[in-house]
This record gives sequence, structure tokens and C-alpha cells, in this order.
Amino acid sequence: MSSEFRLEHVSKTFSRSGEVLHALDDVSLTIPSGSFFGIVGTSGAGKSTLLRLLNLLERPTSGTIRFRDRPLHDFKGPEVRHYLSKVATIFQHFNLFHGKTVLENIALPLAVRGVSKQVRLKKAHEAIERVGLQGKENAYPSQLSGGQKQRVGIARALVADAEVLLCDEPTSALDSETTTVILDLLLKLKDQLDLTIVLITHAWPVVRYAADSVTLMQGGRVVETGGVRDLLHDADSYLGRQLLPAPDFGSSPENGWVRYDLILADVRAQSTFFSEAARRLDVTASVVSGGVERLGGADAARFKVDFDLRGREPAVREALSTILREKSIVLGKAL
Ligand SMILES: Nc1ncnc2c1ncn2[C@@H]1O[C@H](COP(=O)(O)OP(=O)(O)OP(=O)(O)O)[C@@H](O)[C@H]1O
Repeated sequence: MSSEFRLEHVSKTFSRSGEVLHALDDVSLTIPSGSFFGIVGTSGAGKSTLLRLLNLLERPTSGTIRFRDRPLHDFKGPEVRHYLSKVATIFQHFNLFHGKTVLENIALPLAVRGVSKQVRLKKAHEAIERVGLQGKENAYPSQLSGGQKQRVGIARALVADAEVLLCDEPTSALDSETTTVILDLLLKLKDQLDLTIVLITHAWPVVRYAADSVTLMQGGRVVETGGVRDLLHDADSYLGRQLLPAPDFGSSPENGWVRYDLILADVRAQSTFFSEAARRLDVTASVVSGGVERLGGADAARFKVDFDLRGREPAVREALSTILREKSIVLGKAL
């Protein structure tokens, strides 16, 4: 897969009252084209700084950022304007003009670029349809719900044929139901328009729901990064376990029973494990806890399962391991 952005040893420092603060510290990262790339981290991790480098609000102190292989900070004049129409930002607090209608807000980036009124209106109406705001063209932001305001923000980002959306905590001002609706909209638009989406958030449920690749940041550094499926398949991945946390253990297994912590990164192909184990091993199994989650656009599951191995070790344990290997089921490690 080709890369949309490549960050090579990028650092960003700020000076505050004589002290140097490392907002980003030697960050190297590849954001694949067409990915829904979630960047997660607690407050102060450096997420906003990273986004502000991508939308040219800041320049790196050192290191290089490439957009489709070209160093970003080589862009001059018209190239910068072109870049910023292709790489648009969606904001946490929507950043709408309160004295302008929905239609005017959405058409604004085109007006700034000197696009004719006829084309502006056509494009703005198309964007309104894409985000499902028909009928709200003449409403003012104060007459809209939070979710509707963010739809305006998304339409405004799309109006100049954006190919990349940079999303700055786009759902943190919304309730959980509206969050899901907005994430579904972003996922739909990504597929329809072949977008790359980079989303920063402190909320794990947001990355779990929408992202297909995830980076965890802490103290200005990348802790871990990877595709959701790959991270789930890696038993040692901290990020993988955060994406699919261990369900409650419940009480301890009975004497002679052995508890397995099973991660099914590809539920559809792997769920036959249980019937397979029953058929081939004639072993009694009891699901203690767990369930199926929607992760990175597909179903994944984590189950705690007790197997009755009384008097049947080690043969059954070995046979179980064989089936787990055949099915690429990962044994989890609780954090
Ligand atoms: N313009 C600035 N001047 C000085 N320090 C800054 C500036 N911008 C960011 N910082 C500092 O850099 C560090 C990283 O901040 P950043 O906003 O990128 O983190 P974040 O992960 O986005 O956090 P949050 O989720 O709270 O926005 C913080 O310690 C912050 O105080």
C-alpha cells in the first residue's frame, strides 16, 4: 500500500519561559493511503501538534514530512493552496461562522479560492447531500444540533474535493449515539470517495470503532503503531490488547479445567474453532466471559474459555494448541 504521509524523525519543540518543551520527539510514522488512521493518546501526548504539522499550521523543528513522497515543506504558493484543498481539517468545536447559513459555511472554502458562484452552489449542494443535511441549507449554526454542526464541518471539508480528512477530536463534543452516527458517516464517505482519514482522539472507543490502523502516542513519542488486524494477532502487542481488552475472568476454573484467553481477530473464519475442538477432541468447554466487538470495520472477539482437561493432559492440550495454530487464534495476555 502506498503512503499518504511519511514522517521521518520529526521533532517539534516549543520554548516556554526559557524552557524547551518537546511536543514531538523523533516521530517516524507512515500513514497508508486509504487508511482510517487513528492516533490515540492522553492529553499532552502530542496528537494536536502532529495534526498541526500536517495541516501546515506548524513547521517541524527537525525531520521531514512527506505527502505522497514529496517533502511537505517544499510546497510554495499555489502548491500550498492546492495541498490545503486536498488535505482538509475537521475540528472538535466545528469552527463554523455563526452569522452564515449552512450553505454559506460549506461554500466558504470555494469563495476564498475565487470559485464562481454557480460552481460554489453546485458543489455546496452536492456536499450537503453527501452528509445528509438536505433541508438545512438556510439554517444558522445556532439552529443545529452538535451532530448537524459536525456534518456541516465535514461538508465544508469535502467541498473542494478533499482527498484526505484530518479530524481533530471530531466527536469529543458529541454524545455517544451521535458519535457513532458521525463515525459511520466518515466511514461511508471514506469508501465512497476513496479518502484517507487521519483522526486524533483520546477516546479508545472511537479508534476501536472506526480505525483500521492505530498509533499510540505518549509524551511526544510513538509508543506503538500498526494495522488493527496485525496488532490483534500479536499476543505481545500492548496496543492490540488495548483495542480488545480482556473480559472479566469470573471465578477461577474448576480443578483440572484449564482456562484459555482466546483472541479471534477474524471471527468469521475462526468461530468454527469451538465445533472443531468439540469434534476432534471430545472435550467439554465452557465460555466464562467475552464477546464479539466491531474493530477496524470487521468483527473480532475475545473469549475466556475453560476446557475440561481432567485426566487428559498433555495430549488434549497439545491437540488444542494445534487447532489454535491452524485457525491463527492468538492466546491473549491480560494487561
Ligand atoms: N504553541 C505551543 N506552545 C507551547 N507549548 C505547546 C504548544 N503547543 C503544544 N504545546 C505543548 O506540547 C505538548 C503536546 O501538546 P499537544 O496539544 O500536541 O498534545 P495533545 O496530545 O493534542 O493533547 P490534548 O489532547 O490535550 O490536546 C503539551 O505539553 C503542550 O502543552
